[in-house]
Amino acid sequence: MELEHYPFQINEQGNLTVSEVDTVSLVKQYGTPLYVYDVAHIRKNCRAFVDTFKKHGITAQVAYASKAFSSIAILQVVHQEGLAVDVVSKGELYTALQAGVPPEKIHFHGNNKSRSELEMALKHRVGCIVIDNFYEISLLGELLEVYNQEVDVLMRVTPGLRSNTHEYIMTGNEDSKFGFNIHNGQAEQAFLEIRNHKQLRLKGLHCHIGSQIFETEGFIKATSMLFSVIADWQKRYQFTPEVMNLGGGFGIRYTDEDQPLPRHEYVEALIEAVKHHVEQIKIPMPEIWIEPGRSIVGDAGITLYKIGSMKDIPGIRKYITVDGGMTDNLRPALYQAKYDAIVANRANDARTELVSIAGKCCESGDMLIYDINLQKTDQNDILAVLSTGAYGYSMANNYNRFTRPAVVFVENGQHQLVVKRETYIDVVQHDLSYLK
Ligand SMILES: Cc1ncc(COP(=O)(O)O)c(C=O)c1O
Ligand SMILES: N[C@@H](CCCC[NH3+])C(=O)O
Repeated sequence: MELEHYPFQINEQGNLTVSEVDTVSLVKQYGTPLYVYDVAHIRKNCRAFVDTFKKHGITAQVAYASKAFSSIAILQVVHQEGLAVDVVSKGELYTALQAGVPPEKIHFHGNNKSRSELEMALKHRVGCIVIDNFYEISLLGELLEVYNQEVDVLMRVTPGLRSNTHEYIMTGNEDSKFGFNIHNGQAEQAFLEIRNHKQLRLKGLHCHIGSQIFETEGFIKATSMLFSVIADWQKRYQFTPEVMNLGGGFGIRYTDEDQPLPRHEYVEALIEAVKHHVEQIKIPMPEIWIEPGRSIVGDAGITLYKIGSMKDIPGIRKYITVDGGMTDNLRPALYQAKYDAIVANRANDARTELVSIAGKCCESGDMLIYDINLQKTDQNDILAVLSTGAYGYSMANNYNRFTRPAVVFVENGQHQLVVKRETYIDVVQHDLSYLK
């Protein structure tokens, strides 16, 4: 594993550091498991997207997909960097509002938005609602009449292509629960229904093909499929999109097998694709919106664990167990996701042992990493798993009644707790007695 690809260094004591802060001292202060983020790196990731649009003179909105990691502090950081925020639930919307994100910079997503979610979105006058299905058109239409309000909407369409990623995180394929299919007439039917409702201001189309994608080809193909529909609707219904939201999904490095493109290359490919089609059908350039989540926070975060029990089964495998697992990182169990790791307090040692990293849940599938060459370790060493900044904390859970970890931000050599570790009082807070 080449540390140069990550925003982390090693100090004179041989300990892993984040923005010059020793991870071993962070563990002493905050305990384990612990998520640690390099905030300067998050800002750099935000700027890579924002600045590329600026450089090419494109009016754009980069909306952070807050499902990747939603907390007040992270939303404040991305807002400071000029990003909008995409939310998919009342909880994510509430967090964004609490963080001080202006409602007009919030986009509301979701494939089954409830009446009360839509009511909350309208009450706070979010900037845009991304309509996903027919039920939502009628529900939202009805609410707009009740509240005598109008709202900007995008229509989510599925281009029917299989992106090159894990089945579970593919979203633009024909057999998808998300969006309106552009091939079977449903997208056109939805388009007409939305256009017929005076209080729904249709700004354009939305498409998200999937997550952790390493090439630009899928995005280019999806864009051209969207424009074939637009060309048709332009001719027949004089529809000109003001906005094209081309989603997120830009891949990041988890292990050396992953070779992500620099962020600006994804943006440039999208700009080029949109420009090409716009010139062909002779319409004004729309705003381009994107929704990166993982590529904003993923490689800026690590998880620190304490190493505990070890089990060597000769000829089979050596298990090294950490004090966390699928409760703080569900991705290996859910998607067979691969990660890299380093022994944070022996970071300069050679990697001489082939081991597998187990979590401590009562579940055989609770394995964080299979077959990694690691520094020789001992009990109470600290293991840092890299690139856990996206969909780690946000998918953390209380299985086996483990408490969710704390989150620390580090910037300019300073560290700050931004999410407190859960307590056992938190864990039982909704339980009620049943004593007979
Ligand atoms: C609609 C939508 N937008 C944006 C994202 C963010 O994706 P990623 O975190 O891969 O950038 C997702 C998640 O896949 C999504 O479903
Ligand atoms: N949670 C997924 C990505 C899905 C994103 C939402 N559509 C992951 O960890 O990779």
